[in-house]
Amino acid sequence: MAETARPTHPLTTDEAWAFTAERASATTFFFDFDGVLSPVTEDPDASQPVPEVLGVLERLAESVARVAIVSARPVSFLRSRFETLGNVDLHGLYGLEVWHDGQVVTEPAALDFVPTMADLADSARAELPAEILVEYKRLSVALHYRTAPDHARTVERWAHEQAERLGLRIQHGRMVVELKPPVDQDKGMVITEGVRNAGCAWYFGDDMSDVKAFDALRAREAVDPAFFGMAVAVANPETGAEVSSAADLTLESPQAVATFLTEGLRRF
Ligand SMILES: O=P(O)(O)OC[C@H]1O[C@H](O[C@H]2O[C@H](CO)[C@@H](O)[C@H](O)[C@H]2O)[C@H](O)[C@@H](O)[C@@H]1O
Repeated sequence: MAETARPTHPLTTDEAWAFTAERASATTFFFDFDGVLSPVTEDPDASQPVPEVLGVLERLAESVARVAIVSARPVSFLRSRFETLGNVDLHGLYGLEVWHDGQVVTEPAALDFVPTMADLADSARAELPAEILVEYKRLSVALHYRTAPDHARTVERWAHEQAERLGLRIQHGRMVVELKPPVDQDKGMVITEGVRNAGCAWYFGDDMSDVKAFDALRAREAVDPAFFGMAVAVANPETGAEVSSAADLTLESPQAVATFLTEGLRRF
């Protein structure tokens, strides 16, 4: 069968699926977790993938070269949600951790910061308003103000002071400010590495940190005209148009992601 000519952006969903199905054996699908595979919850510990997601990812992984989740969550958390999926790769903490050969492999430069982060989480609990949820993630600390949006500026100010004091980096997200080690690693770098030998890749994201992943697909297209990258945003009221405007396509919700993939899989 003759190959479909490479579509240019923007393209229809039908064209994108047809193009992908032709290159299934050279295609990778990347997914962010929160807000993409799981609906947002007030308590980060309570979030779960939408029920259809596990089956859809399993079938997708059987149909394409590779499926990976690239999240700001630790690998241990991702494992707790996806442990039945042996054929899905897990990158945690923006790529500082990866699940490889049955164990968590951590970026060595970040390990020095484990005690700093533990102390930082203790300080956050002691110094920030009680409504602020402090999520200690071993190599980073996330300060959540979803249930106390009036404290957003207090949290921002405190986080910036700590970042300056301890030489850490700040990552903004949906009703959250995160403090990370000063190690060059982000979702864009994970995707840049992940698409090095791919002919086609899709990335699904909803947050500011995901725009770097979209950019990595664009960068790969710029140097390799045979590569096809598809950036899919999942709509939300908090990042406004910033993520959607960087994407080729916007879906309404994590549930819509599962439905979209189920329909797309009929092409394979
Ligand atoms: O890269 P991701 O997998 O999208 O992780 C980004 C952040 O997700 C989590 O926070 C977000 O989801 C929570 C649960 O729905 C929600 O309560 C919070 O307001 C959101 O920001 C996670 O807790 C963070 O550590 C991640 O940085």
